[in-house]
Amino acid sequence: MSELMIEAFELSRTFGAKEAVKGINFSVRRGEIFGFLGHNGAGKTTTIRMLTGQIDPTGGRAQVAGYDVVRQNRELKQHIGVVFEDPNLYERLSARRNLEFACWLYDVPVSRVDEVLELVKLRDRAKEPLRTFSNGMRQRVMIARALLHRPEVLFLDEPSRGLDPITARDLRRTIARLSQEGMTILLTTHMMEEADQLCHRVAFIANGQLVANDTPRNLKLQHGERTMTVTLSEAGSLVEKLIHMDQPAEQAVLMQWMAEGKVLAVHSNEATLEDVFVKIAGTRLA
Ligand SMILES: Nc1ncnc2c1ncn2[C@@H]1O[C@H](COP(=O)(O)OP(=O)(O)OP(=O)(O)O)[C@@H](O)[C@H]1O
Repeated sequence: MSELMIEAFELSRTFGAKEAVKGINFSVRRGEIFGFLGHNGAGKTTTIRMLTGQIDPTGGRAQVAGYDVVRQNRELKQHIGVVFEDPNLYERLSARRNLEFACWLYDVPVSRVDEVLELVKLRDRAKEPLRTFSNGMRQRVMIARALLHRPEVLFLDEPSRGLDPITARDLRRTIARLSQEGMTILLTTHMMEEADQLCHRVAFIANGQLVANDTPRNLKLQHGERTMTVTLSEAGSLVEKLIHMDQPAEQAVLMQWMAEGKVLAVHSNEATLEDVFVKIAGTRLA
């Protein structure tokens, strides 16, 4: 069995009377990209803050890279990298200087800077001041900084927030490459397509509870409705109809159209992760 790098057991957190996370259980294997999806206020950030040792759980427990997030908080922080919203970068300094500064701060040899710049493919722009960088490049500098101390698990909160599609795709490639090299990655995203393309497994969180946890493919197979778009010839014009294949009455209608020779084309539609989320969580993500 492969090694579990994140394990949560009945992990819970309350803020006063508010139960933000209500006893969640999940695990992530080494090298996996695990996506956390949910509405605003569902409990994603609270979960990540517990897993990264920033706040203590009020119930249950969790281990990351083998360290208990409460009892071994110091060791935990040496083995994880965290990329959160606040960039905390120096605009007037180059990418290289920003990273060197972080090396001094965290007592990491400066020789590591070239390695992380290579990991995020920024070596050729490393001497330029950060203020000339796009949001995507800045995001890569933040990832590079989080990798300086060779963490085994990387946490990314909404990595594609505010990025245009091309830049977001480049960033996904960076994340996928890190995973291929053995990095375990837990990320949150609002973008269903991103989760579908990038994540080996996704968990849906709603009202502080995990309501699904599986590969995007399995989720689509289990929960996604199979539909067909049928093109018919009716009274001399072309009409498109949607048929839900798990509804016997709709199947019968399709058979009838076929028997009548009305069907010109049938196109099978794949369920999307968004469809699955709507079915399980009730509403669409923003
Ligand atoms: N420090 C806090 N004090 C009080 N309530 C909090 C605190 N932090 C989070 N909450 C509440 O806990 C719930 C879960 O919040 P959390 O930030 O984990 O959600 P989220 O899924 O990360 O949402 P978003 O996508 O908006 O970041 C929300 O109802 C939030 O208001």
